[in-house]
Amino acid sequence: MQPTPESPAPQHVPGVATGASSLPDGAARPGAPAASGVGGEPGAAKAALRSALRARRRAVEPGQREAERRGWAAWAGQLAAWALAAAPPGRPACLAAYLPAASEPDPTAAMAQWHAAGLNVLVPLSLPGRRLAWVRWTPELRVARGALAPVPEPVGGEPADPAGIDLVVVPALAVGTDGTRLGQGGGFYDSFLAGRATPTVACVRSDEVLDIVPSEAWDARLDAAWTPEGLRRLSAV
Ligand SMILES: Nc1nc2c(c(=O)[nH]1)N(C=O)[C@@H](CNc1ccc(C(=O)N[C@@H](CCC(=O)O)C(=O)O)cc1)CN2
Ligand SMILES: Nc1ncnc2c1ncn2[C@@H]1O[C@H](COP(=O)(O)OP(=O)(O)OP(=O)(O)O)[C@@H](O)[C@H]1O
Repeated sequence: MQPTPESPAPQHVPGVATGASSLPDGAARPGAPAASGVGGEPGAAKAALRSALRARRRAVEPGQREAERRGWAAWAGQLAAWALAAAPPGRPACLAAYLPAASEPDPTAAMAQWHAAGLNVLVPLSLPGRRLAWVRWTPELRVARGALAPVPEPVGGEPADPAGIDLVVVPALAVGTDGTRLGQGGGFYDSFLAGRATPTVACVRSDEVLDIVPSEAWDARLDAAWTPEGLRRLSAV
């Protein structure tokens, strides 16, 4: 699995920034007080950023979408190696990923490579109370739009214990260079990742790694960004 990713040129879209200067009104800016607590400024900034990022994702042309898909897949081997390094000896490595909605970054070609290489691949099922259950993914797994979340979710399939996950590929709308994640707003992954030491990787488009992402006290910090251009370590310092 030689990495030969396509490198789509970052495109500028009004309202969404690759830096802090053109974030939507209300978004966190350098020097702003650290976001904390419920509602208020970070909540409004997140909502504005989410809608701008969703609009930009919907506008990606099919040709670019396909090039990006190939780009993510080119790094499957590196993620597998990271999961293997994190896994205890004596059992196959296990990666958690997800089933993408129409405009979300698509990790499924990488998931197929991991599965074909004998690694375990899990996908989430949304439960009430912001909880996630996990199911073993195979290319044959039945999927349907979830009852609690507007994304593809497993129908049936083999339940899996998340304690065995060695690396989590996390869906995100954007991630900050400090690891702050902006998700879809359900709060599912914050609950799931709280207290876990497992390595975490946001699967995002190249222009979704932002200098500043508004955050609240419970927001999970991620270790890396997986873009069509490669894997990038994120750091709080
Ligand atoms: N593919 C995927 N699966 C996931 C998540 C996710 O973000 N993506 N989740 C993360 O927690 C959980 C489900 N929670 C979700 C909550 C809200 C929305 C949501 O509002 N989606 C957008 C449309 C997404 C798109 O097509 O780009 C929407 O309805 O506007 C999605 C998932 C578990 N499974
Ligand atoms: N630990 C928590 N304590 C209190 N409220 C929480 C906590 N985690 C999430 N929430 C609630 O969930 C809502 C969504 O959280 P947030 O905006 O961080 O979601 P997200 O990380 O973008 O979503 P997802 O993980 O589903 O993609 C918050 O507005 C808040 O009400």
